[in-house]
Amino acid sequence: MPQDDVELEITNVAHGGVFVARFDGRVVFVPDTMPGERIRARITDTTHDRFWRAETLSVIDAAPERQAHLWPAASVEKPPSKRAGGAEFGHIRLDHQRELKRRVIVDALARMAKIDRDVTVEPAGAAVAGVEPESPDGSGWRTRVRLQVAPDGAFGPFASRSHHVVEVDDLPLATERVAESAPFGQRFAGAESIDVVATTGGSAHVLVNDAPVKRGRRTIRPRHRPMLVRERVGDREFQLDARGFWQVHRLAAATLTEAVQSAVDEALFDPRAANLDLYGGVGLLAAAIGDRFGSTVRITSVEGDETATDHAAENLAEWIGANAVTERVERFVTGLAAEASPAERSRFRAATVILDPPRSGAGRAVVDAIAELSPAQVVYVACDPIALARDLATFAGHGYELGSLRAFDLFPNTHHVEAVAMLSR
Ligand SMILES: C[S@@+](CC[C@H](N)C(=O)[O-])C[C@H]1O[C@@H](n2cnc3c(N)ncnc32)[C@H](O)[C@@H]1O
Repeated sequence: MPQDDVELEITNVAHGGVFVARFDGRVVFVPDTMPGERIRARITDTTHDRFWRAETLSVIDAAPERQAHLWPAASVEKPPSKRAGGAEFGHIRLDHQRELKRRVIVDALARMAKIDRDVTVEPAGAAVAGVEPESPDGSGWRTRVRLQVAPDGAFGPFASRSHHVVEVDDLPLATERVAESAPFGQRFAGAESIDVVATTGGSAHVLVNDAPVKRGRRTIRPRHRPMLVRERVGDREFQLDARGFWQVHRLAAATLTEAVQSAVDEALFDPRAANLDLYGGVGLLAAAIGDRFGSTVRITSVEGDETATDHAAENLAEWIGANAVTERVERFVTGLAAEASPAERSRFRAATVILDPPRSGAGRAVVDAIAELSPAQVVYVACDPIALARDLATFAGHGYELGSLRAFDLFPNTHHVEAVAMLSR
């Protein structure tokens, strides 16, 4: 039964931008607070046996690491249903956000993969030469923002855990060019969302995403005309569709390029092996491997989105041994594991596999098939520590051990964190 006003002591951080309290013998997950605080809260969800959910109404005793929210639209001073989502750590000092993200990774590895390993959460770009460093408060980094459109055409982020659009008039996490290109005050009736994109190549775009249309029992997603944009990473340029996937933080592509290049163990790398870049997007990480190991590198980038693969083929054109394949990764790797010839199998045994799945992780079927191909090393780029820990446990069952592990704060003022793990047999 929901309870309107309870006092909670916050004892820990959990995954997903929520914190842990206990009430009535149960774990309660609650956002907008942090460990060490006492808060007034409303229990909002009692449908699960093992945990309940609550929302913070006000802070009774603040932790020393609390700061005024970086984005007033998301502050705890607003009613919970009117707090802008997408900046759920913005009330925590940046150094302490990174400490909490470290704890989430360490805890996930220990609990789910029985791996006892500490890690430092590095600021984006810290190991990249010649870039403008991360801002001291973790603002101004988003090169792409999706804003939801309300029935009256107003736009903004959803409030957290809801589909209520919170109209905003600023975007402090966005880069200056995204923030100044956002069409505040305009209405987009009939649209589902808008994307504001400002590339490192210099162009800024507002893309209107039409709402899907219902035809009987079918939902038809509108097709949007492709729009080519360019992103720069160091001296290299990548082409992609403006709506397609690109790392969001202005320093993320360079950070992950450096991280993947240094995670690969040179002694285990064979340029002539059947190297793979799985979930390859427009070829960013295949290019990172190509740039580190030179013009003779063989690598196949596998990606489910055909438009992205077309761009990947262009972006990787200078490496004769590089190619881009449009296929779902699970189909691609299970097909190989089932059908590869003995000669192909020996090229996979010598291979390096880069694995950069979406939030849900690679999953058992993909990990089993990769392990069946038995590559010399796997570099796993993870945007979800829980999925990473689960997949590392599956890899461990096949005899793959964790080598280097680094973590990066590519999403400051949110709960998200990126990790790069190297595994070998
Ligand atoms: C986290 S992004 C990484 C992209 C690229 N490695 C980069 O850093 O730019 C994941 C990519 O996987 C693609 N993807 C998601 N699920 C997939 C699947 N089951 N099979 C193939 N590609 C998939 C998405 O379209 C997206 O481009």
